[in-house]
Amino acid sequence: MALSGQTAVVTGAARGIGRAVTELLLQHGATVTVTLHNAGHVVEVALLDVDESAGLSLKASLDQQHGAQRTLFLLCSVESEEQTKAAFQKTVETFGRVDILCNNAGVLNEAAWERSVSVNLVAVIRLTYMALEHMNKGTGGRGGVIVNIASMAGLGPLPSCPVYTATKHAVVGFTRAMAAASTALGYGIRFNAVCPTFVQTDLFSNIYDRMGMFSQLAAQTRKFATTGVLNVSEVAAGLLELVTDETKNGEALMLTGGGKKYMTFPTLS
Ligand SMILES: NC(=O)C1=CN([C@@H]2O[C@H](COP(=O)(O)OP(=O)(O)OC[C@H]3O[C@@H](n4cnc5c(N)ncnc54)[C@H](O)[C@@H]3O)[C@@H](O)[C@H]2O)C=CC1
Ligand SMILES: CC/C=C\CC(=O)/C=C/C=C\C=C\C=C\[C@@H](O)[C@@H](O)C/C=C\CCC(=O)O
Repeated sequence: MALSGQTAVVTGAARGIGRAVTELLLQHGATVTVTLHNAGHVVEVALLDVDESAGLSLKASLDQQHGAQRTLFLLCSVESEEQTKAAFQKTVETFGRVDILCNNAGVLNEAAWERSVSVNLVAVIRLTYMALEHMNKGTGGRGGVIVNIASMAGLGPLPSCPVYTATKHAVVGFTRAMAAASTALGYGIRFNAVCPTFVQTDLFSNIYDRMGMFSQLAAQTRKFATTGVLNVSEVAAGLLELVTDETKNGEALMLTGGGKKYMTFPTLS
């Protein structure tokens, strides 16, 4: 799948993995937009995030690299159905298409576990279904690809973060089920998940304060983290592989310090 001319929606784009994904897609010619404002055929990049200062700072950086016409920051939360619906509507009104959705925004806080479920799972489902309205070949869309940033905790449990683990397992399951549904129903959309181990971001830096009643298990997680911490570019590269390789549908790509592994799952039927 050639990226040039494609339109991508990236959530949580202002920092961490989302920023790396946005930058890599732009470097590869996609029109990266979550909420955008566009004049004519000049491509503009809008970044959706709740962190206004980080978003504006990234916009300034991207302006330098790609020109001011290619970036736009919009303060918006994936937890808000109204705000995310408006984001998709603005994207389709302005560019007429959505080709790529990266559900990246995510949080970890076992004490505020309802928010983890809201951001990490409910929002992934909500944005996927919103994107379907615009991407589904069965309803006039062009098809495309949706990549969800899950986690290695979506493949195996982290006892220090049971709710986070649950949300990420759910994202892997949702992704694989949507991939099968898309094939069966002819959506023309591929669904894949990226499952990274620890990645050096703000989320990772704060995990030991976010374990709530499981904080006593922090040492175990810290020990596991010594097996290797990725940088954000390594995750973005994994996502790009899933976006551009049109043979990939229903994949869970695990990324660790030792490399990448396409996971296999038991066939239960
Ligand atoms: N950092 C790590 O060790 C790993 C992270 N992940 C996953 O990668 C994704 C990105 O995480 P990081 O880049 O590490 O986190 P981060 O905290 O560094 O960046 C997340 C971005 O999402 C934004 N965000 C948070 N809530 C939002 C909301 N409601 N609406 C819109 N934007 C929102 C934040 O403002 C921030 O810009 C998450 O889904 C996370 O679970 C997966 C494996 C490992
Ligand atoms: C505390 C969370 C910190 C940051 C966010 C995040 O998502 C980090 C996840 C990092 C690692 C999770 C590892 C979970 C590992 C175990 O449950 C094991 O079961 C290994 C899991 C899968 C191995 C699959 C395989 O090798 O075949």
